[in-house]
Amino acid sequence: MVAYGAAVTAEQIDIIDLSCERDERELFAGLNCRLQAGEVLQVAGPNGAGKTSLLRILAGLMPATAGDIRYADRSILSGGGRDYWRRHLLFLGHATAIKATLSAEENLSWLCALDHPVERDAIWDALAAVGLRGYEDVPCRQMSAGQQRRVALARLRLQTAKPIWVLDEPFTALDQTAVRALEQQILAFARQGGIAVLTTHHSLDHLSEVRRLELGRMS
Ligand SMILES: Nc1ncnc2c1ncn2[C@@H]1O[C@H](COP(=O)(O)OP(=O)(O)OP(=O)(O)O)[C@@H](O)[C@H]1O
Repeated sequence: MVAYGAAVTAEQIDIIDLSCERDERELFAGLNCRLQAGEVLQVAGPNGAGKTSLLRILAGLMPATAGDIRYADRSILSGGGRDYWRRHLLFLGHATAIKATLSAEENLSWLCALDHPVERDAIWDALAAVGLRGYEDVPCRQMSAGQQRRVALARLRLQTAKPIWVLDEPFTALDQTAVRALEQQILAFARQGGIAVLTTHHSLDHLSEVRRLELGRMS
């Protein structure tokens, strides 16, 4: 079995009375949720419900209007708790962050180096694992949307010291085989002590291990 962060077990995440407004419109309020090692949470809800906003707050890219998020009992919204959280967090946004002019290998090299440099061999192995053997040197602009998504997802196999995954629409553009593989990868990651929080419009109802957090309906 491939190890996904087995060296570091996730600590407890507490979302406490969290509220979010954008353009003076309330997206959610009084949100509470506790997550522990081994859990996968799907943030669900219709378009515009605030799923991406919640993930961006978790990733430190957007402020909350009120409330707190605690990791290992320290607020991740400021101070040392924030730095500690960031060392444990791998965030993959809805946009892949892939640079079109760079090759698959170059993209992964610089994306990972923002955190910890990784060896070329490890990158090639990760690309092979996502079905991109032979594409290492191909500029990403010459790849399909699904192949570019696979390049981005290869980070899940490279940044293995991160026990928290926050994934915004990770299944976008993937074919059925890749969807099933990613589902199993996420479950394996959780079983090895990780916590995954993700959004997707793809149904995960067949995975009994996945918890659901439903955000409100648009009025
Ligand atoms: N860049 C932005 N600037 C201002 N308001 C925004 C911005 N992006 C989103 N919003 C507002 O925040 C609301 C929630 O957006 P968000 O992307 O969090 O929803 P979502 O649940 O992820 O939707 P979807 O299912 O369509 O991805 C939107 O309805 C919109 O009003």
